[in-house]
Amino acid sequence: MNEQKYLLHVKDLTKVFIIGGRFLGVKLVAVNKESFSISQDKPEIFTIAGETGSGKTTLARMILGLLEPTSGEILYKGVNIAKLNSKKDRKNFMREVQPIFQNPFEAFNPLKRVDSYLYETAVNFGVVSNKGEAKEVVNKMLEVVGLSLREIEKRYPHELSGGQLQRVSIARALITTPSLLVADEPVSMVDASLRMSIVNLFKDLKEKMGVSVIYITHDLATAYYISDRIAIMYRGNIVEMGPVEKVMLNPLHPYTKLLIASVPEADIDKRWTGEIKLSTQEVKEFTKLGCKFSERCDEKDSKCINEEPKKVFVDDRWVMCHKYAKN
Ligand SMILES: Nc1ncnc2c1ncn2[C@@H]1O[C@H](COP(=O)(O)OP(=O)(O)OP(=O)(O)O)[C@@H](O)[C@H]1O
Repeated sequence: MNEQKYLLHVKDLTKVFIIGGRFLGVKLVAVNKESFSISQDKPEIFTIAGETGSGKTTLARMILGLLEPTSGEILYKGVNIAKLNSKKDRKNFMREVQPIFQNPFEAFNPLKRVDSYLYETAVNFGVVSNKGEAKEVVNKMLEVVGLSLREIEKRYPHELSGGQLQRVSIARALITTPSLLVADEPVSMVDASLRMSIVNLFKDLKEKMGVSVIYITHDLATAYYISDRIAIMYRGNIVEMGPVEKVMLNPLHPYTKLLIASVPEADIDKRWTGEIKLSTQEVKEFTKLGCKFSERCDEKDSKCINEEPKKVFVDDRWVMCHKYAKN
């Protein structure tokens, strides 16, 4: 297989956490042998959506190299990121794959001026050689995200709104001219009225700068507006993955159907109801045999309870449901 055609290739990626003690603990498979890829030639917005505890953040942290997989591989431009041994290679990877986190107030030290972060990023990653030169690059990236240096110069994080600060963190990510942004719930802490303008920014970045984005979200409405493809996660598995229009307008997996049915149209502030925190129920679902969704599924039969479904390709997307498996 020609790996060079992929910007990112996630192969059979698994993360197991042992909860409740090393010897007597329960194995929780937070990400279960998942695979997907993003092409090098065609930038795209790839959304990973699902309820709390479906494994989205765990997947994102592995892609960013912040969490070691239990098994499987993540290839970036054909190179396994676990094998980036030299400081130079790791820095290069960090330069090209930039994170955007949920809470911008946690990403900035409250006692440090926000502009100084931007200058430091430009200098530390060798984009420019000194702060004087950095100003021009920083201002350019701030303009890309709809701000200017004048608006944020000498300001501390608490002097900016959540929306402004999230834009600053996107500008900071862009300074290194990344190829991929991994944005984990980037608008969930932002005022509802500003969310759409920030997610639209991702679309602009893709179209104007050729940046691909992995957009992790609870929010199917924003996902629908900006994504090219979507992967729906449930208890560690991608249960449905394909072009956003196909998956969202004609969902096949019973879980995708349930999610879509619970999002009122045009209400981008709506989160799904019935979220489950790590509870006995969650652990039970994560560790159960068969289809993890079977207990909640109206369409289940005995096979669903005992046998894990395989992924099958139907109507342009992958679905992990016995209903679609060919006999
Ligand atoms: N360090 C850890 N140790 C043990 N269990 C963990 C750890 N990190 C995550 N988990 C568990 O793995 C599962 C997946 O968590 P993860 O944070 O990836 O889900 P998520 O879909 O991103 O949810 P959220 O939207 O709440 O961030 C959850 O049951 C979580 O409790």
